[in-house]
Parts: sequence; structure tokens; C-alpha cells
Amino acid sequence: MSNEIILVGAGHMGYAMLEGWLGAEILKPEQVVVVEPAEALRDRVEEHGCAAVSSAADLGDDLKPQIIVLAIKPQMMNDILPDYKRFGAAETTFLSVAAGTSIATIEGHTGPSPVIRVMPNTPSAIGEGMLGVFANERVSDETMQFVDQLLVTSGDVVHVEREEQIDAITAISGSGPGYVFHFIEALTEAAKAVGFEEDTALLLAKQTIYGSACLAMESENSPTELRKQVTSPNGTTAAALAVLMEGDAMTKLVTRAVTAARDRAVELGK
Ligand SMILES: NC(=O)C1=CN([C@@H]2O[C@H](COP(=O)(O)OP(=O)(O)OC[C@H]3O[C@@H](n4cnc5c(N)ncnc54)[C@H](O)[C@@H]3O)[C@@H](O)[C@H]2O)C=CC1
Ligand SMILES: O=C(O)[C@@H]1CCC=N1
Repeated sequence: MSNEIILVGAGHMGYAMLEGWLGAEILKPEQVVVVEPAEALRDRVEEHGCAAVSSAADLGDDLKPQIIVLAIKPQMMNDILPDYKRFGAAETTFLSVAAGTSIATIEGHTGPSPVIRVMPNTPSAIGEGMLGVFANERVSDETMQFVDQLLVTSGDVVHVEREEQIDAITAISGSGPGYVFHFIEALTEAAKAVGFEEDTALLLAKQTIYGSACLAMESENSPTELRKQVTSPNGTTAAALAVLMEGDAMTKLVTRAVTAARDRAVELGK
């Protein structure tokens, strides 16, 4: 067994993580074989020097990968996993980034195997991801250490104690960039409504979110304290926050959204 990796699916998430691993030189391109039916996406990984095939049937008979990364849609798991049964119930670790898909579902196809569930997010593409991890008891310390080394190239990593917490992480940080991008859209539209052209409106919105996120990370103050520092008594921020915080409107809306995402993750796992 070498540290060979098979990456199944080189779409948004699979490719983002692969780029991080290669860029940080934790993996050499020759250690990775990608299975991806879309030709343009195979070309993209081949440009990095990785081998790429269009289906599992084209994988060499003698491959004994340390890890198979499953970066395919949860709805496709039951169709695709049988192609990887031959690597199951052995030393190969399955690492799934799919929302919802449980370890039991994966082992239902592979037999009892080391399985790690990772919930990344798209900022992983620039090394600023947030990743949740849960591993079953069959994963060796050696493989877990290697996987942690890979994952930190994508961003911050948190290990959870219970598998269902991955569904909750999915709803917060997995889907979270979607909420933040929507807030950028909303702030851009609002900037246009008060008189700015599209380009300026977008810059005002993006830089405000970026600067605020950086300050929240770097400051020793809590977000509550940072919010208070912006809010002059009877000033402009107070006028806006009176709208967003009336009856805890924003918190209730975000909690409803997160609960819907968590429930959908649970549903996808059935
Ligand atoms: N996009 C996101 O923000 C996040 C996605 N995820 C998870 O990552 C997984 C992939 O999602 P995305 O990358 O967004 O989707 P995507 O559609 O960009 O990527 C999936 C890839 O799988 C490929 N594929 C289809 N059939 C295949 C097969 N038989 N063998 C190998 N590859 C095959 C597709 O051609 C596609 O490139 C999903 O399970 C999702 O839940 C997790 C966290 C965040
Ligand atoms: O929307 C989804 O289902 C995936 C999982 C987390 C982010 N994107």
C-alpha cells in the first residue's frame, strides 16, 4: 500500500481539494488517479500531471490505493459505489465529502471498511475552507494523520465525535458560503437601490464582508462587541439594525435556513 489516492469526481469540490493538496506538495501528481466522466474536467486534472480515466472500469487491476476520495453527488452514491466494491473490506480508506451519505450506506456497498466523512466548503479552493471530519473506528491512526495533513491545506479542520454532527456542519459551514454569497448579492442590490452602479455596488458589498470577516477573525473582541463598536447611539447602524434585529428577525431566519439545510442532509442520507 502506497499513499496512492483515487479521486472519484473532479467537479467543484473534488477539484478544489485536489488543487490544495498538489499546491501544498503534500501529494505528488503521480500519486493521484482521477475518475471523472467529463472530458474537460479530466483535461484540467491532467494539466496538473495526474492520471485521469473516465470510469472505474479503466482503473488498473493492481491498484491498492490508501484512500479513495468520493466527491460525487449523494444521489449518485448507490449507482457508483458498487464499482469500488473490490477495494472494500480491506485496507483502503473511503473518504466521502458527500452531504448526507452515511458511513452505513458506504459500508453497505463496500463491506466493513475504514470510512471518513469530511464536510468541506468551496473556500477550500483558496485554502480558506472550513472542514468537519468524522472517522469510523476502522480508520488507522496513520491514515488519519495523513488525511489531516491533506485537509489542513484546504483550511481549518474540526473533528466531531458523532456522525450526525456532520449533517449539522453541512448546514453551517458546508452550505454557509451560499448564505454569505447571497448576503453579498442582497447588499449589492441594496447599494444599487441607493444609487450606485453595479461595479461599485459589488465592490462596496464584497469588501465590506471581506473586511468584517477578517476583523472578526483577527480581533480579540466578540462579534457582539464588534457590532456595538459600529453602532453609534441613535446613528445610522442603529437605524439599520433596528430593522434586521426586530423580534430577532435575522437570527430566526438564519436558524430556519440552517435547520432546513440540516433536515435536507438527513433526508439525502435516507
Ligand atoms: N459544492 C459544494 O459547496 C460542496 C459540495 N459537497 C459535496 O461534494 C460532492 C460533489 O459536489 P460538487 O463538487 O459540488 O458537484 P459537481 O457536480 O461539481 O461534481 C461531481 C462530479 O462527479 C462527476 N461524476 C459523475 N458521475 C461520476 C462517476 N460515475 N465517476 C466519477 N465521477 C463522476 C461529475 O462529472 C462531476 O464532475 C457532493 O456530494 C456534495 O454534497 C460538500 C461540501 C461543499
Ligand atoms: O448543497 C449541497 O447539497 C452541497 C453540500 C454542502 C454544500 N453544497
